[in-house]
Amino acid sequence: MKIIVGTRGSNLALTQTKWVVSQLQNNYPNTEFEIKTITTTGDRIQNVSLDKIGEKGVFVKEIEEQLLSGEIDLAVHSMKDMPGELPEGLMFSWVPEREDYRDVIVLKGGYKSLKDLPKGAVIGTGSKRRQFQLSKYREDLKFDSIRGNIETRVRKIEDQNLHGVILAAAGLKRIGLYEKLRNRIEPIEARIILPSPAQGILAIEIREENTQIHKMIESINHSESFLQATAERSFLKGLNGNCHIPMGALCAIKGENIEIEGLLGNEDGSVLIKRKAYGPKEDAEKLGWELAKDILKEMKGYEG
Ligand SMILES: NCc1[nH]cc(CCC(=O)O)c1CC(=O)O
Repeated sequence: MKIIVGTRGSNLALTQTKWVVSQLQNNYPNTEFEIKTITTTGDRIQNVSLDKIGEKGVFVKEIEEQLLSGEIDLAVHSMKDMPGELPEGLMFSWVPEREDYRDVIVLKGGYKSLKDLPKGAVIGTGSKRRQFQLSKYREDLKFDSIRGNIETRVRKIEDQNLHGVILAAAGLKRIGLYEKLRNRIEPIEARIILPSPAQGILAIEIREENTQIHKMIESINHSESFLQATAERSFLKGLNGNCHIPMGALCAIKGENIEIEGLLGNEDGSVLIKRKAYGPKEDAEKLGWELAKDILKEMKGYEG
């Protein structure tokens, strides 16, 4: 049997996919795996702002078509980039261990920390979730929207004369840039910037009927990460979230219980609501969903 694994062609996507395949290969030494690179619409139109392209789906559509047609058997994605609903016939399989969930600032050479940046410092990030939360922490900061893969964004510190850029720790760690830039990187704790739902978690997408692959992937499941993915994705689905509304979520496991924190902002960042829910692990899905509904209700109150 040969298993074809689909992925985008970016350094991060390929690195993630190779990591998943090597884990599966360890557990199934007699199975042959092949990695197939797929170019998506999102990859093709690098210079157009994501807001103009529209949905989150532009980085996954072509990959999902090949899953549905049987050209590939599984696909590896960053779960935080995945829309709330998957196409009919597809599902997420089990979840490998989460990487660091935090955002970090990569500082321009010579600067020591976010706290010590000069007044009015310019930070590269197009994410409203990151911008609005950072503005709460430091009102004077200015923002410059940047796009491109991780390597490009880091280069833009010099090219666009920024004081720093905000990126996910997970991506930097996975491609080995975190180590290289260690003395210019400062992690930002979740109490300052709540991460995106499922940040640092990989999604392994398969066809619903493919129980054999699902069983194989169970061998690399990490139960805490699976639980966090369940709760945080459920929060995202409860908000009916797309990438235009600022939102975040983080689930912490406390013995037999979980604590999930969720964040929702309005379009211009004048309202930013952050709330927590606590309850037994078995209720992860319900807790994430109901937290989203509570926050939405509160947001309606502001909108009048
Ligand atoms: N939206 C881009 C993206 N999608 C996944 C990651 C890496 C982190 C992860 O796996 O959650 C990144 C880069 C970033 O946000 O800095």
